[in-house]
Amino acid sequence: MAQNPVRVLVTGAAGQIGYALVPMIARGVLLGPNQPVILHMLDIPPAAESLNGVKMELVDAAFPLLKGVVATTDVAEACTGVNIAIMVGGFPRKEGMERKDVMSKNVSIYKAQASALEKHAAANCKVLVVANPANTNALILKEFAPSIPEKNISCLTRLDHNRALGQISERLNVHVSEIKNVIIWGNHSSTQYPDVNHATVKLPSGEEKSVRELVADDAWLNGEFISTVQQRGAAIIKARKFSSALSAASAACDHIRDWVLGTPEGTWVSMGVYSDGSYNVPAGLIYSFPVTCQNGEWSIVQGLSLDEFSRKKLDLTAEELTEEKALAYSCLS
Ligand SMILES: NC(=O)C1=CN([C@@H]2O[C@H](COP(=O)(O)OP(=O)(O)OC[C@H]3O[C@@H](n4cnc5c(N)ncnc54)[C@H](O)[C@@H]3O)[C@@H](O)[C@H]2O)C=CC1
Ligand SMILES: O=C([O-])CC(=O)C(=O)O
Repeated sequence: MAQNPVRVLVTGAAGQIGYALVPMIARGVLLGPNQPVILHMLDIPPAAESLNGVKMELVDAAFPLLKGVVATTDVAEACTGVNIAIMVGGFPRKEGMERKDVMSKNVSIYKAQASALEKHAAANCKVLVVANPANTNALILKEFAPSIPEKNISCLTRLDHNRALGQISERLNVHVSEIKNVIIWGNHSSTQYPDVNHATVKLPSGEEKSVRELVADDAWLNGEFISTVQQRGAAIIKARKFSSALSAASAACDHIRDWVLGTPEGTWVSMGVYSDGSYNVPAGLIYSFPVTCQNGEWSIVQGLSLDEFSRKKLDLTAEELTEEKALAYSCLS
């Protein structure tokens, strides 16, 4: 039986990530090869012509799963009836800027778009915030869309998670698909904590071994590995002069696909979600945790041990998020 199309909003669709993301969605990378989609693309008036160009290309690509395209600069029209909202629109970090520098520009955007989603999106719409500062933009969106359940609002740290897999894969010369259960804790910023203490590799024999044991170099795992993942976004901006559009788009698809369709048995992923106080992370922050997903709902993986080194890292990134939250509120007043 033909499935009803799912309406997917992409804000900032004329930008770098948008341009990489919309063809992935239209090809079925987001929701699988049998799920038709209608794309809603929003950008601001100065980008209207470019947005229309993206729409023309989507038409020209003749994607079998793409059942319609709404390309608009009207936020209410963009949000109407959407089942999934991927919030990429905003002011991006440029070379030499810290994510905090882009805060004031983005909180006002997220406040306004929260209200539009609340009024016009489909019930139970799932929201993924990609635009930086991603955790705090998601928090602002949550606070200004009180009727959207907090379980439905998340931010992207899957790119950092995938970057951690990539670094371990290169170091051990094993394919990324054989590595699982790395964790990104905290903020999508340079204080995030990429943690491999529970990560494993499946060896050709079928045996699973711990990443720490196989790497056998704690100095690297506690030093260069962490800073490489933390700084990878800045390194790509330096190299490309633009942000990591391809890998961010791919990670956004991974995030939504696993959220909607479920994580594989025995595997967790990292998502920025509303803290309930798990692992003594202050409640009321959007913080990246290890999660499993089933039936369209995420749950924080409980009971993982944390050594003293990890505890400090979790607290440090929570402190930054607490400061960002205060800064965001000061920008609003
Ligand atoms: N969470 C993550 O892992 C990552 C997040 N990012 C962030 O994603 C965001 C987008 O990055 P890029 O696509 O490279 O930037 P970009 O500048 O190429 O695109 C941003 C787009 O948003 C549009 N825009 C601005 N204000 C808007 C508004 N109020 N409503 C709708 N659209 C609006 C702009 O016109 C532009 O087309 C940035 O904030 C960037 O820092 C980038 C990489 C990874
Ligand atoms: O670093 C940036 O501003 C872009 C970004 O979020 C990333 O690539 O992780």
